Amino acid sequence: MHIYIETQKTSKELKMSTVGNSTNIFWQESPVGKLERQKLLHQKSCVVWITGLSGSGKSTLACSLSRELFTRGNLSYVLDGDNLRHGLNQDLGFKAEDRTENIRRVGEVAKLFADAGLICIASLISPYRKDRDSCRAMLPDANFIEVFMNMPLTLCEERDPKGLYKLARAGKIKGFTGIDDPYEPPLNCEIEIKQKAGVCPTPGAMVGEVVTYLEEKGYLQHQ
Ligand SMILES: Nc1ncnc2c1ncn2[C@@H]1O[C@H](COP(=O)(O)OS(=O)(=O)O)[C@@H](OP(=O)(O)O)[C@H]1O
Ligand SMILES: Nc1ncnc2c1ncn2[C@@H]1O[C@H](COP(=O)(O)OP(=O)(O)O)[C@@H](O)[C@H]1O
Repeated sequence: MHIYIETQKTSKELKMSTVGNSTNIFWQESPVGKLERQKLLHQKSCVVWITGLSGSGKSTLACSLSRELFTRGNLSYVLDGDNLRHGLNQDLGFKAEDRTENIRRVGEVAKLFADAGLICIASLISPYRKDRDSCRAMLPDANFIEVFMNMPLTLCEERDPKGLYKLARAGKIKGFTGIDDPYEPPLNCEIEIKQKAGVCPTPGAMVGEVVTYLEEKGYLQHQ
């Protein structure tokens, strides 16, 4: 049996940093590395970032994808914008700076999940391009896979499963994405899910597009 004993570093070896308002902080290395965790899980970790209007099918794709990966023996975890606003992000609203902070926090959490060796599926409107790009920049080695749910506003509004578009149109919700708040579509996303001949792909077909991409890029291969 091997027992890991961390060697104490001298104060000269430790690097002190200041990050934002955090002064005099030090980075603590973990004894188990990301590569080892990926090996244990037999997969290559990444962040699958699903962006799109409310009602475009983000949660449907995220949940079906997570189930399909589980069936295949791959471990994923879904970070859903709505759900995270019940806890971690409950102090944030929907004004521009709050949405930016929401995305920044979820980007950081997604990075931790990827570091843990998981396929992290983030499902948020994430309406601002620069915020999504900042999350991409947090991930090393191009392990950020942006999936754009390119569904027309008319379809999302027709679906309106939560009745939010109706409330927004009636002026009862202010700053609703797509109605009186902006959505900036990606310019260079890895995967675009869109209608073909005016028909939305089935949930199974949407999952198929993402799984094919993950397979081709070697994320699902047993390492
Ligand atoms: N003003 C406004 N605009 C858009 N969406 C609103 C708003 N108010 C509440 N909701 C509900 O919040 C869900 C979106 O949360 P997100 O964290 O994904 O939003 S964002 O990325 O910070 O823009 C969104 O969930 P989805 O429908 O799953 O997208 C809505 O249920
Ligand atoms: N591919 C699809 N085909 C048909 N209906 C869909 C599809 N994807 C999502 N839906 C339906 O559209 C509605 C909105 O989907 P949802 O996943 O909740 O969107 P979002 O998370 O982007 O708000 C739901 O009622 C869902 O069942």
